Amino acid sequence: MSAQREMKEKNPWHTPVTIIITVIGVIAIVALVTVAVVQNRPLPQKYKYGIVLDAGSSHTALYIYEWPAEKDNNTGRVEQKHSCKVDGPGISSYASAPLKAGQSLRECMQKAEKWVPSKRHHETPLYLGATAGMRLLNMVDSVASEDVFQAVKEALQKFPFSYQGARILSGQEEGAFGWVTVNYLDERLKQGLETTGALDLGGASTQISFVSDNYDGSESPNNSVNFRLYGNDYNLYTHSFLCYGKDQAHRLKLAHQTQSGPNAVADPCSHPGYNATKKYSVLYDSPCVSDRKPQGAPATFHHTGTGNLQQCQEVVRNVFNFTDCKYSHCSFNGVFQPILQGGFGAFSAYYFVMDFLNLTDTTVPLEAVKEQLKAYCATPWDQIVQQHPKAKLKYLAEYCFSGTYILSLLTEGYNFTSVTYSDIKFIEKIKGSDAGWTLGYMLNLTNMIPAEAPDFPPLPHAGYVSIVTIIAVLIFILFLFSLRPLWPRCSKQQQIV
Ligand SMILES: O=c1ccn([C@@H]2O[C@H](COP(=O)(O)OP(=O)(O)O)[C@@H](O)[C@H]2O)c(=O)[nH]1
Repeated sequence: MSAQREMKEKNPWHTPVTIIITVIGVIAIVALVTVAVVQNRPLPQKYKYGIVLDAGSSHTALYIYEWPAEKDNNTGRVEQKHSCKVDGPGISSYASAPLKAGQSLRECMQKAEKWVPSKRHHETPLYLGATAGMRLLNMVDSVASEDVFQAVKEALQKFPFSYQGARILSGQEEGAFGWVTVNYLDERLKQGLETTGALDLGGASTQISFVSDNYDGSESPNNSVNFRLYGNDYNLYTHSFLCYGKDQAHRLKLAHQTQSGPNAVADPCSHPGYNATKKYSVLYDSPCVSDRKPQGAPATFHHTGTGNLQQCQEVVRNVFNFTDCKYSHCSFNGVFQPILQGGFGAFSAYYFVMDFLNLTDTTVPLEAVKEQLKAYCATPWDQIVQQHPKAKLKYLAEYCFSGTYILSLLTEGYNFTSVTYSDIKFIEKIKGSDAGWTLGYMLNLTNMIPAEAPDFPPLPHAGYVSIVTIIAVLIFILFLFSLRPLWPRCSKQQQIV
């Protein structure tokens, strides 16, 4: 007993001061870690929204984007949350009944009202951008184009969102914002990586946009767009070919085939057995072809198919002009194009068509792709209809042409070779968001891509908690060491002895 008491007296750990200091130290550390874990817990995520309507030549689509509300400088990732395809044709088709253009948007707008939380409605920007269909209507009838916009504006303003305007995008904007979208979604801009080119095929126009070391904007400055994004400067080459979307290109091709106003056209780009009667007035009702209307042609012509890829390629080639080029390099129609560089994302109708034809895999050699297309074009029309009972006949009748046109545009128009063809990726979406100009347009108008790289992001919650815990444990160990002079000098055994 006395030996035990002696040991207790000699052991400084048992003095009241050290016990109190140790207890306070432990409480302090527990409090510090508790504050780190509890107080710094991320708040439940709140989101902001933006709505963009893409008023294309063939249809209108509505996209809803969402991003975290509390990120400083709007640097949070913007994602597409919902999309809605408007029933009916593009707004340019309502030139003679503009009110219907506005009415056509109602259903998708009502859905948008449900998708966006009501307390966010008033602060949600709403944009409508129209592309080549309205560009063409504006060229032939600017009053009708204004009337359509007026009707659309009135319809959109009835909804509780923050309406930011409806306008026609220039071809250059359409190309450049498509490029921004693709590179934003791939996170190439934020990370300063080499960018991907953008190939967009619509119904009435087509765009090509890419960054090339050979292009600084001095040759053909009209094709140059400069961006400063996340601290990097980009000199983008972009060109939009009006009338070279797949629907207008189809008209260009038919206009070429009906130059002398025959009453029958045997078309190698249509399937054998295909047979339709078409009106000359409808075919030539577009500024892309109206000046070529043959004189004294009958009212209608019979459009039949022969399904021959090689001949189809020859007919398609006629829609391009490869003769004039006053620049160092051209694509077609005398338009400057620098040397192709890097990977390309091909979206919109590029994807719809190549996906339908099962030709999205660009690692398949170009020659094999053509063989597959050749067999498809040669398939009799009734067989095609039977194999695709759900497909729209209008689309179905044109996939042979569309596939041939896409290959011709890419290889003969833009100069992709059988080697560089594999640099193209046919894409519909990137990480859940549709590839297209709409996201880039909204990011630009809401200043959501900063010109300079944002400051180093603060630590995530888990990182913060771990660091505080490590520091607390280290302080505790230091504290124990600081009490070293009070540590017992001898081992227990020695003390007993
Ligand atoms: O499932 C589909 C949906 C659309 N399209 C075509 O894709 C093009 C899209 O054109 P849009 O109206 O969007 O574009 P714009 O001409 O305004 O650029 C049109 O030729 C449509 O016919 C298609 O081939 N398959």
